[in-house]
Amino acid sequence: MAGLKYMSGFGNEFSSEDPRCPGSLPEGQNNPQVCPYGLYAEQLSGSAFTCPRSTNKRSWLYRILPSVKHKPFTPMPCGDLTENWDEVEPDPNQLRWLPFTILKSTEKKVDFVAGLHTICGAGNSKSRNGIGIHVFTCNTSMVDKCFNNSDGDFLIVPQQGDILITTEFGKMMVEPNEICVIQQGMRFSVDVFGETRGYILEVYGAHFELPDLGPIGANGLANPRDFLCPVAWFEDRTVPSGYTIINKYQGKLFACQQDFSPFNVVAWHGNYTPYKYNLKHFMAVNCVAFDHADPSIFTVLTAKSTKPGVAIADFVIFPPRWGVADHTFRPPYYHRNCMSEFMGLIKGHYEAKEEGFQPGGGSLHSIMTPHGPDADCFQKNSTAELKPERVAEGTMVKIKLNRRGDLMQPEFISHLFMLQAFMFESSFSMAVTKWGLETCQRLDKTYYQCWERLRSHFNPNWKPSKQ
Ligand SMILES: O=C(O)Cc1cc(O)ccc1O
Ligand SMILES: [Fe+2]
Repeated sequence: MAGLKYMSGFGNEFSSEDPRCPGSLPEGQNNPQVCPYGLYAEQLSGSAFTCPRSTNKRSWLYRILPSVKHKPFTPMPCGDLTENWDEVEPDPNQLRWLPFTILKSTEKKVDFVAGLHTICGAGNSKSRNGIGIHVFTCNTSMVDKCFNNSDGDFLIVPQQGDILITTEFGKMMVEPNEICVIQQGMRFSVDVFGETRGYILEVYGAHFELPDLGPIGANGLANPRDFLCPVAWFEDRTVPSGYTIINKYQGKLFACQQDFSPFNVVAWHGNYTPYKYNLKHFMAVNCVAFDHADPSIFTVLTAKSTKPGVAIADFVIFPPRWGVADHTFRPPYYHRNCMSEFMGLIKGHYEAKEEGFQPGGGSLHSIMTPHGPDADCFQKNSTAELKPERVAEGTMVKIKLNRRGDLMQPEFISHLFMLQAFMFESSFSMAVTKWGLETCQRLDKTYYQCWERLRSHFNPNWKPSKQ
């Protein structure tokens, strides 16, 4: 849907009116005795009323009918969505998944909610501390159905197929290489345009923030103005056959019926909104001297824990960039981390593993699980000539055949072809679900073999070279 409008800024105090109803936003107060156009006022709180101003989040919605008018919620099947972290025995191995399967709509119609599968997670939505990592694979739009997560925020990373998200705040089109955040309690419905897949990082009890920049200065990484929030859009639609509200509550799904569309917010104001961000705007800062910098330099958004500097979860990308480090093994180093690292791939390949890690797949390196470049990557980069090189980016070339049908020298077009790997990094020790380990049947049992060919280069007679 071309032509959608957005407002720019991260966490701003926005206000928006559907242009069909000028003056629908009350002036000078939140709760007039009678709201313009006969609307109902409803507050959506994203923080405790008493939070300090810097973290206080709420929005005021002016709607045709309030959310409270609905039939009672009843439990519904959760499919492969779970918050049960004890389904299978713990597994400290390096785990890698082949691209998660997307069913064809001719096999089975699956919408965004039915297509949610939990891979791993930890913590507890009841005590408001933890995370879940899910994939969504779907082929059908949600019709007269919306979803809201009472447990936490969803950071959604589309990998294949655009998603059109209708929210109480307006509409957002989110394409692969963009991400969006739908915060706790916000109702939304997802339209898709074919076979669609993506990843979701869910955090309970914290909201995403831009990381502090410290010595980087006032600008850089994800800049606030590149975050886009929707503008008010409403439909005044009665649905006699019933509109279904699906509520994820304490890790389980519940559904209720009402006879009108919940996207009936004519005007709203506040700083608690959904938003999206295009990863191409990420202003990467990296090493221009020597050594491999830690990946925290590529943090797009962070959900902080109460321990200073420790995140419940960070969303980190490995953006297209120049690699210029001198006398350095440039790819990621071998390491064991006190954090968990879940990785996904939107497009292309990842520098530490040119093969095996595929778009739409994933990997999990749990707390203290050793990992790093595969044997091919180590070999190649230990001997590579260290000239400036584009990293994590494909080059677009035009392929031409001569009259005999032979391939001619490819013609360079541009560096525009974006490749993108990302990481959800968490201080939680995550459990993998039964779906992740067994049911999905996408676990690559051969993953450990990518390090089998690493051999010793130890030379006990090695002498420092004389300069
Ligand atoms: O394991 C990974 O591939 C992610 C990662 C990348 C990097 O550049 C440094 C550390 C790290 O964990
Ligand atoms: Fe790592």
